[in-house]
Amino acid sequence: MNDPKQYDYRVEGPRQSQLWASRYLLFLQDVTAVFDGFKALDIEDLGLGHNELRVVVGPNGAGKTTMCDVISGMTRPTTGKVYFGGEDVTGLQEAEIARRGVGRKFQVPNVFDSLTVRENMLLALPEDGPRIGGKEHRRTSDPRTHGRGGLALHAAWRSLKHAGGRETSATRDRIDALLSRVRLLDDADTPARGLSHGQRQWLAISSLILKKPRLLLVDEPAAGLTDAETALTAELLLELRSDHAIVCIEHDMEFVRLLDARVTVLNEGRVLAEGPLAEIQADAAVIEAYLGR
Ligand SMILES: Nc1ncnc2c1ncn2[C@@H]1O[C@H](COP(=O)(O)OP(=O)(O)OP(=O)(O)O)[C@@H](O)[C@H]1O
Repeated sequence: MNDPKQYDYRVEGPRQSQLWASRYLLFLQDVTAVFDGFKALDIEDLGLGHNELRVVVGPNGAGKTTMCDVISGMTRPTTGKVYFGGEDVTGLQEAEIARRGVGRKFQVPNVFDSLTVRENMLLALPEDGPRIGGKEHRRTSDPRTHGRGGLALHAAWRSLKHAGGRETSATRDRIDALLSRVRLLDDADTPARGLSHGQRQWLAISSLILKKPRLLLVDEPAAGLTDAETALTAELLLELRSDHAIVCIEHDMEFVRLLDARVTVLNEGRVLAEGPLAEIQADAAVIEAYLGR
């Protein structure tokens, strides 16, 4: 169904064809990202179907994070086009791309430790004013803002006061339903610092979902989890697939197996192979890329 190679989008032309947009939520075309002359990403075509769960694997330095940076607008591609929802979003600001429906969970989950689970969720409610998830107010554990934790927390408290005003019974029900889905309802009043690593991942994912993104970019959700947490995380992503398209970067092959999704293998910035896991694991070039290092 979602095999990009099935369609000749180069002939159809992404902008011209409604058909194209109905097939793909996200499409990267001839995208490169070059840093100081080094080509970190070089993707000819990569299409993600609506409500598709896609796993992206690849050795260290393969370009997986750079690809997510390009999709989310954190990195502007050096060449090429990024289409989302049938529109050219190449070069748009990160906040604008988020507004259009791209949510991202970083490897270190964005969670405010000193706030409770429910308060973290309240902060994630969509709002009209400056966003707590925006560039100015990144959450304390965002790896890109170490050292700015105090500022972020102060902004969080300020936003929380406003967020309280947005907590209608409908939003409360929605938050409760999401927390229940990720088995966190009993911990709703627990400060996030008391959560396990897996629970932090689920809180970060749940707060992203509150904004109803059309696409979720999830970076290594199973890293450092117990087997039981890994299985629950896979279950959660499979459930979420009915409402969102998901790109999941992952190294843990057991987790990838549980997801039973189409897999894209990146190597040296390029798409080396794409297909079901079993096919990928039997692919000589993939084996070479992983073992030849
Ligand atoms: N801003 C940057 N400036 C210079 N080089 C960069 C930058 N971002 C990424 N790179 C380089 O691009 C290559 C791809 O990096 P990237 O982080 O995307 O790989 P990855 O597949 O996510 O790796 P890992 O699995 O280790 O996280 C690496 O060689 C990295 O050093």
